[in-house]
Amino acid sequence: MTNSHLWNQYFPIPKPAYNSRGQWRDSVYDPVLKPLKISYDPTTCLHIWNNGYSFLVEFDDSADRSIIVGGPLENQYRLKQFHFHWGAINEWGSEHTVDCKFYPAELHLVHWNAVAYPTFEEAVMEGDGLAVIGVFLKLGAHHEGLQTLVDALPAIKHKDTVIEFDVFDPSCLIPQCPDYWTYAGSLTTPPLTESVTWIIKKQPIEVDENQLEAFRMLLFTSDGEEEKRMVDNFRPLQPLMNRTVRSSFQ
Ligand SMILES: NS(=O)(=O)c1ccc(NC(=O)NCCCCO)cc1
Ligand SMILES: [Zn+2]
Repeated sequence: MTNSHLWNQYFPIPKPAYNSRGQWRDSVYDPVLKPLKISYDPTTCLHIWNNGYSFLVEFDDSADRSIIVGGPLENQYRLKQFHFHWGAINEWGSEHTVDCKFYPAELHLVHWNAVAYPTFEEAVMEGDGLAVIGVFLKLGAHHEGLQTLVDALPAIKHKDTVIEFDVFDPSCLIPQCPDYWTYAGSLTTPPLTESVTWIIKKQPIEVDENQLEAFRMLLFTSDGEEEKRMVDNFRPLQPLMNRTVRSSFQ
């Protein structure tokens, strides 16, 4: 299936294995990497909306109330929004792969460097402007915290629909295990700027089939247009090129 917005960031995190194309590379343990510190204020949550590519939960980022610090980051970064990428079926959907394995979906929590830049839009253009936490979703047990989001999806079925979302703590979507991989990369959709410090959590969260199906009931299309189900909203494979992936764990 080829859609212009099919985005997937090729990101092999192989164990000792490597492939004949020599494209894969091991991640390198970096003992200097610190634990990532996450402190979100649930009342900074504003609304949940369908932007025609994914569904996003946006936050009030006018002050340092929901921030991350530590890990590979020099500064603290403010939470602006989170969104997901998923497939039409459980065989694919994530934008990163581990040992060449796709997960059915991937969560991105998007933060920006408000210490160095006055606005998100400016941070998007800078190498140290953004920090995105990636969390893999794996098919398994029902996820209580995610259900709050799933219950809101029917109200934002169509593109450009939005509902108020007063209180939500996204840390319930981040696994306890502190292990992560990190590398310097880009946004996976236009403007595709190389402004992202990627922080990919090693441990996935578990969600059940009904919850993944609820994502797939959303539409790319506006009310009144011919319906197109919102699925496979991930980026096509990209080579790792000469980028080094560091791991916070051995
Ligand atoms: N999938 S991803 O890499 O996490 C990602 C996050 C934000 C965006 N874009 C965004 O938040 N706003 C676009 C506006 C940028 C120019 O002002 C695109 C991709
Ligand atoms: Zn994303």
